Parts: sequence; C-alpha cells; structure tokens
Amino acid sequence: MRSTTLDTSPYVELNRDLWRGLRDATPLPLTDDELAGMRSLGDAISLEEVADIYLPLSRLINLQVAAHQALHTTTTQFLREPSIRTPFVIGIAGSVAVGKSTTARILQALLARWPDHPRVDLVTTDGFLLPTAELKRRNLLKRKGFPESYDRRGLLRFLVDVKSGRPEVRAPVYSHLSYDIVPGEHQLVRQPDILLLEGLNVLQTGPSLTVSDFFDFSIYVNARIGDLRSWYVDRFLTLRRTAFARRDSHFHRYASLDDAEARTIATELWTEINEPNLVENIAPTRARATLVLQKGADHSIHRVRLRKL
Ligand SMILES: Nc1ncnc2c1ncn2[C@@H]1O[C@H](COP(=O)(O)OP(=O)(O)O)[C@@H](O)[C@H]1O
Ligand SMILES: CC(C)(COP(=O)(O)O)[C@@H](O)C(=O)NCCC(=O)O
Repeated sequence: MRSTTLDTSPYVELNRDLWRGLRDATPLPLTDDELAGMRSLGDAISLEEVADIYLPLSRLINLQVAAHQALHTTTTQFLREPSIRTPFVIGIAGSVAVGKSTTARILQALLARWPDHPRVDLVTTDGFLLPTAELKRRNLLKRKGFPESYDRRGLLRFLVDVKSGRPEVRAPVYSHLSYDIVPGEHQLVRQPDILLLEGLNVLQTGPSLTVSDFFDFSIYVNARIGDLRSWYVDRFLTLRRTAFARRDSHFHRYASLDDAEARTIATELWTEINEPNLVENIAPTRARATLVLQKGADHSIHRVRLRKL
C-alpha cells in the first residue's frame, strides 16, 4: 500500500531562488537614488536584493491586506455594525544592528506603491522607551532595549487606538543623538492603510494583551550572533565620524577614541546589553513570526521562512 506523507510543519523554507520566483509580475518601483536614502548605516543593500526579496514580500502582503479586510467585514456584518477600514498592522522584530530599520523603510516605500493601500506609516518602538531620568530612577540605564525599559502600556494603548480607527494618534519620539525621548515631540498617525511597527521586542507575548496580538503579519530579521556583534562594532566605529562627531551627541566623548579603544567599548556594550537582550528576550520570539528573513555575513538575505499554518 502506498503511504502519503502529510507535511505538518507550520513553516515552509525557501532559498533565495525559489522565493524570487514568487515575485510574479510585481514591478520594481524604486531607483538606486531612492534606495540610497533608505539604507541604514552599515547595511549594504542593492536593488537586486529589493527585487529578489522585497518584491515577492510586497506582493504577498498586498494579497493578505485584501483578505484581511474581507475577514474584518464578515465580523462587522455579524455584529450589524458599519464596516470601517482598520489598518493592517505589520510587526518587524530582530536584534540591535540587524538592519530592521532598512527592512522597514524599504517595505514602507514598496507597499505605498500599491493603489489599494497607498498610506503606509512607520513607527519605531524606541519612542516608547522610558525617558532617561525615569530609567535612572528605576536603575534601568544598563537595560535599555530590554522589555522593562519601555512604557509597554503606552505602546499597547497607541496600537489599539490606531487599530480601532481613531482619526489621529500620537507616538512619542526618541533621539539617538540625545539618547533620550525628545520632550514635547510627537509623530502623528492618521488612519493609515498599513502601519509598520518596528522594534526589538514587538513579538513578545505576556500574561495579558501585548502589541503582537494586534499584528496581521510579522517579520523577524535574523542573523548569526557573531555577525551581529561585528556589524554592531563596525557601526560604532563609523559612528565616531558621523553621529558621535556632533557636539550635541550623547556619545560625543567617543568621537576621539582610536580604533582599539572604540572596539573595546562597543564590544562591552554589545556583550553587557545587546547580546543578553537578544538571547533572553528577542531570539525566543522568532518562532512566532509570519516570516523570517535569514541574513548571511555579507548582510544579504539568502533564505526565507514563511509560516503557512
Ligand atoms: N548611537 C547611535 N547614534 C546614531 N544612530 C544610531 C545609533 N545607534 C543606532 N543608530 C541608528 O538607529 C537605527 C536603529 O538601530 P538598531 O536599533 O540597532 O536597529 P537596526 O540596525 O536593526 O535597524 C539605525 O538606523 C542605526 O544606524
Ligand atoms: C534604542 C534601542 C533600544 C532600540 O530601540 P527599538 O526601536 O528597537 O525599540 C537600541 O538601539 C539602543 O540604543 N540600545 C542601547 C544599547 C546601545 O547603545 O547599543
């Protein structure tokens, strides 16, 4: 008797060639110049990478937005409520220095080119970090980026307000320059079609509702821990000549370090703060992501894992 094997894995793994084939006829609406403005420091990305990796992803999300809207309408019809459009929310998670910001900015640009969802907003969770004075008070200065260093209630409230269709919702703003929340400054979110929420801990769950409960799609940007450490240290070395060189930078004292001193300090910051946060809090959330983008040592994405169940 012939036995049929049923594939019961919740994931499908695709190498770059197979994933690229799923682009179908999606056009590439970006130029090299536009791409240059989206690249984060140290994050090498080419138009080829956008075409191979991000266009199939943009097509998949476009299909899911339509399906999500239809599903939402069935619930409002059942409740005999008028159907309102709620934003499709995408979470983007991963380690410090993995390149989440670049992924988020490219997706924002590509998704906004679809005529059925042109309004795409991007919010980063660093705006919900507790102000430095409060971190000091709670003895959390060395825990920046850990779950307890955020105003988690405020972040959840923000997302629920956006998702429920409030005309205008405000998110606080963080500055890498002052290393603190910018007093009185806000980013306004006004009923976008899609909201991208990017941050270290966005896929975390807890005993009550968390932001990940409101995601319609989620992406985890993954890389080997050794690669992440060297990307973090290399970026720190470059920042000496850019951000740290500014007098108003919180890290201005690091601008004059030589290479060896800078490597020592960056490695300490990595080993004492960012690596433990990755191992304890961030990496364990990977299994939950709808999509995992696997990066190689050269930053390029060579494998994609999609959750199909
Ligand atoms: N100390 C810093 N000064 C200025 N910019 C920084 C500093 N640290 C990180 N950045 C920038 O902030 C952004 C977010 O960085 P990070 O949280 O490490 O996420 P990712 O590298 O995954 O995008 C990146 O664009 C990075 O270049
Ligand atoms: C600001 C961050 C916590 C990232 O915040 P996110 O937007 O991911 O919530 C991180 O980039 C950071 O500054 N970590 C502190 C340790 C360090 O300086 O590397």
